Amino acid sequence: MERLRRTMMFVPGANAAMLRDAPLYGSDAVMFDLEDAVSLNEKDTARMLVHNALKNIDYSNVETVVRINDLKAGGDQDIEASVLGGVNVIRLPKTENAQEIKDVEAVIERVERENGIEVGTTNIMAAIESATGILNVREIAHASDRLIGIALGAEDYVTNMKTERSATGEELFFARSFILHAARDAGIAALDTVYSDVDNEEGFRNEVQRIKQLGFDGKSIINPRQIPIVHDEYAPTQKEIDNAKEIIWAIQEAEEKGSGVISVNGKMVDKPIVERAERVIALAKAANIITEEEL
Ligand SMILES: CC(=O)SCCNC(=O)CCNC(=O)[C@H](O)C(C)(C)COP(=O)(O)OP(=O)(O)OC[C@H]1O[C@@H](n2cnc3c(N)ncnc32)[C@H](O)[C@@H]1OP(=O)(O)O
Ligand SMILES: O=C([O-])CC(=O)C(=O)O
Ligand SMILES: [Mg+2]
Repeated sequence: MERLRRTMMFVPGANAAMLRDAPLYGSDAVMFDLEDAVSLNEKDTARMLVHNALKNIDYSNVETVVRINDLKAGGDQDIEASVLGGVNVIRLPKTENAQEIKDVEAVIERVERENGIEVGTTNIMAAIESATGILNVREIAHASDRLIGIALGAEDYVTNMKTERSATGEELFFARSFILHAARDAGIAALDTVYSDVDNEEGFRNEVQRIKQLGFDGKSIINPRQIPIVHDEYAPTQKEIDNAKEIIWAIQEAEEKGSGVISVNGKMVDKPIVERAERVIALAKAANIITEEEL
């Protein structure tokens, strides 16, 4: 089954209590930050805390991600500490070209080899946070077999673009669309950026609705209160589930009669519509709204 990546929660790497409690809130992934949420004089402590957390805390099936620093600024040590801790995914922030992903892959591979870890175990994510990164995102998306997703980092991106974030998000439309196309072309996940105004629930829900409609798999988040809002918006409704089931049953019946197209409740149903119905069912199963056996 496809792994759900609706919520990837940033946790500042120097905050031991947050590292400890992070998996309890129910996000699909926890993302320990060694980059911008950690001050320069805390970098070494944070790296050690994250390594210890990965090694000693049971994250069960919550995906673990570490956002590393640039390779020239301690990123190789971040990779070593994370891979030895057993992290699932290394996230490279501010990715600008495919070579940077290949360089990260080379360090991961060395650490895996030197420590008897099966080569290929650790995945990579690229965060795109600049105009250069956006213009190179097609090559970035194909840079490594380990790459499981691309994320937008909008705070840095709007700074680079000399603008600010708005409620409607038109300043992000091109970047979001381009990332989505590159991710879908490469067959990997697309993750939207953080929403920094944690107390603005309505604004956050609005943004989640927009990015879901565009096609994103989910969102980077910064606070546990944001988790239920994303999961709620991504959960198929009972009506959508019933409709999807009807479509799948109807097309099975049509195919038995030798036809690939049929009408359900007055609407044409053929292959792409069936694929969408199957995705609704997969999301409903993954979110435990229906059981594995139900369809
Ligand atoms: C542009 C970028 O680079 S974004 C990525 C980097 N930024 C980050 O990592 C920031 C992560 N988020 C945070 O640090 C915090 O959520 C803040 C500072 C935004 C808000 O903090 P607070 O006002 O304390 O949040 P809030 O009152 O909702 O916290 C409730 C509980 O959740 C915990 N919590 C809050 N955020 C997180 C988090 N990201 N991870 C784990 N636990 C968290 C708090 O420790 C608190 O726990 P407690 O009840 O046991 O004391
Ligand atoms: O990746 C993110 O969503 C957070 C971030 O660094 C940014 O917005 O600059
Ligand atoms: Mg950033």
